[in-house]
Amino acid sequence: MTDTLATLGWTPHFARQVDLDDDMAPTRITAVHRSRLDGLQAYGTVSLSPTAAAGLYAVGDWVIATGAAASEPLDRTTAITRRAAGEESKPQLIAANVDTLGIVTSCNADFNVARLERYLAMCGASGCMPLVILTKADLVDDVSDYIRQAERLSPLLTAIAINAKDDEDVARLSPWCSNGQTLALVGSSGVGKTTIQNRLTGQIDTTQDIREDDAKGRHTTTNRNLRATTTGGWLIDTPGMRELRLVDAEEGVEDVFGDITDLAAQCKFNDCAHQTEPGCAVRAAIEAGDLDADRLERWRKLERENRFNTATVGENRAHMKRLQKMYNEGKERGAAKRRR
Ligand SMILES: Nc1nc2c(ncn2[C@@H]2O[C@H](COP(=O)(O)OP(=O)(O)OP(=O)(O)O)[C@@H](O)[C@H]2O)c(=O)[nH]1
Ligand SMILES: [Zn+2]
Repeated sequence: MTDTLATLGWTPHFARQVDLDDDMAPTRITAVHRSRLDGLQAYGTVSLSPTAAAGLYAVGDWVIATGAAASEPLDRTTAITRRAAGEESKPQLIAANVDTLGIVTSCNADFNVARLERYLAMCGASGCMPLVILTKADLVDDVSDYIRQAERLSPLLTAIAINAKDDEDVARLSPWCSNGQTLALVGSSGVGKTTIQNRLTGQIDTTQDIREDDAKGRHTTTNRNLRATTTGGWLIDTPGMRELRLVDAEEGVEDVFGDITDLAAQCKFNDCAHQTEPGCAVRAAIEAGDLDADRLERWRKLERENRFNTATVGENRAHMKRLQKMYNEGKERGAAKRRR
């Protein structure tokens, strides 16, 4: 069983958190519904009832099932969040325990360093390892310049250029989604996420011969949220993953712009805005040609956006806590009533 759990992504990080009895089954969450959780256990799929508010679970989470009841999520290794769409922004958990975030961009029109930096900052905040996937390599003469531009952004970063329509090329992504490893893809519409995912999971393109697929009943067994790859790993693909915005990425911004934050620490004034202040180490670096003025501008923009988002997210964390408390109290009242 332990082997099977490992292929689901169970690691010592999770094992340490529980003393497993015979009637307790570690379960990886594959879908979160209003009052039900779908999951995968060592021996198959299950449907569980949550013991915490549904909003506190995410696809990719690990819970412990006792009978049909799911525990609260175990401590995550990583968590991807976003601001929900609309006026009132609540932090929304998109996915948990994603090992690698594949940032997908194409080698042509979509390639944009500022956008990559945003995704990298988000990746840093989530705790995932970044992998930049440059698609449509077949449409440009030389990919090396794109790879260089991407890899320059962070020492943690690997960039791979592929033709997403080529099986051998896509197979180069398998180290990030085998041995129980979980990969999730982000990127603009049309960059090739679906094309890559279909190849990694061995599914034919949805644009091809859907009828044949239906006849085999494959659609009914396909789980869109957490899908097995052909190489023994996992892909998380939820509608939320496709609409990610920067949330709470302060830590991430520091990772990506470490050079600027290091410089800023050397400014004469603590609250230096790097505009006209004397003794500004950031401006000195620009004048000396050590720092790109555009990069400073991108940092400012990201910082501003991030500060705005973080404030609203902070308020909403408190809201989540109150929600959980209300939920627990309601549950206790219900249980007390039933006892009477
Ligand atoms: N030539 C070439 N075409 C590609 C490549 N990757 C994707 N495409 C094509 O680009 C189009 C968009 O690809 P998708 O995989 O649907 O893109 P997506 O990122 O999933 O887009 P959304 O579903 O809108 O988020 C399709 O027609 C693909 O066949 C590539 O590496 N090379
Ligand atoms: Zn300064």
